[in-house]
Amino acid sequence: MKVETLRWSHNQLEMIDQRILPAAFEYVSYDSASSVAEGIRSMVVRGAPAIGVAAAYGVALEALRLQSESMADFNIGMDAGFSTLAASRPTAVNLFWALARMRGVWESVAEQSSATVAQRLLAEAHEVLAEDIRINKAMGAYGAALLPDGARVLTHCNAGALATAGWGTALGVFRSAVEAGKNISVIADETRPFLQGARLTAWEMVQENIPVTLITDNMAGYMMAQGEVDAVVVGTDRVAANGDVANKIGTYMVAVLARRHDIPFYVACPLSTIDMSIASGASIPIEERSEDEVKGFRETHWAAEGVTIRNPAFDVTPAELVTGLITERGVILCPDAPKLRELFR
Ligand SMILES: CSC[C@H]1O[C@H](OP(=O)(O)O)[C@H](O)[C@@H]1O
Repeated sequence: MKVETLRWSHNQLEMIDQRILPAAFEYVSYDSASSVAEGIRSMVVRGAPAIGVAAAYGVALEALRLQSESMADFNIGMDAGFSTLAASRPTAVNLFWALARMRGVWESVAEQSSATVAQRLLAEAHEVLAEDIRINKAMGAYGAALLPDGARVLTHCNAGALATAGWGTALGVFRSAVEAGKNISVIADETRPFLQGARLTAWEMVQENIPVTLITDNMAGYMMAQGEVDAVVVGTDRVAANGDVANKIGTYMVAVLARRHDIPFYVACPLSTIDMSIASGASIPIEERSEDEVKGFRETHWAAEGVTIRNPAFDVTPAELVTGLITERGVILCPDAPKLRELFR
């Protein structure tokens, strides 16, 4: 089953509305930077690589929208569009990686007509999407080699086709392992409060007939203690230069439990998610989302009225708890600063 998380159709960007999966499968259309930024902020689209692809198209859409303006108004409007997209969510570095890439392309053709600039930016957005799938498949092959036949692999949140352009990082490893003929099975924890695991990972694996078992977040330790988990593979939103990993809230707990039970903990991580400008995880901005997400789920609330609520959307797993980073250039065991610097030579 091919999942087109984002697609270009009739000169607009269409994105699967991940807020309503799996109950409903609908695309939402976007025609400007500001509308794409709202789609990112409200998590119509989510997942670091998918956010990067969406931002790239957001820039292209803004250029198409402004291409009939004067050059001065075009440039002012484009700068505003970049700022709006950059403010949509703070943690996934792919957003800022994509914006920097698109700005570089804009600057390279800045003297051309606005129409030419718009077409060049659209071409780059298409390439960002196509490249994401190629990179995910390369990572998948390296990651699949780590999983023995019959492996039972726990994953947290959704690092699948829905978090990328269509193959997945952590779930891309599972897809590649199955393609390689391995009978792996997936244990997906539900991932409160947005339920990416119960709603998105479970849906992706069921759609593809990859065996998947849903557990609540607080069952991970029990499953490991029962000897029912052979490995953990998760995605990431930002890896610092020392190998510290920011990922969905709850990942740190899973990593600590994996270490306690001597279970390998892998992070599927495209190079676009590594931020060498940040020395350690302590400097990774952690998004605090609405308390409404914690009160219950959507319209059903169960928390006591008046209770104080926290909702950090990510946490940081220290590098020493990471068995290996699975990248498109291979697996980096025991990631540290020298090894990460080597990736970018
Ligand atoms: C392949 S990166 C997916 C990554 O993004 C998720 O966060 P969110 O759903 O809030 O965008 C989560 O951290 C996943 O691991």
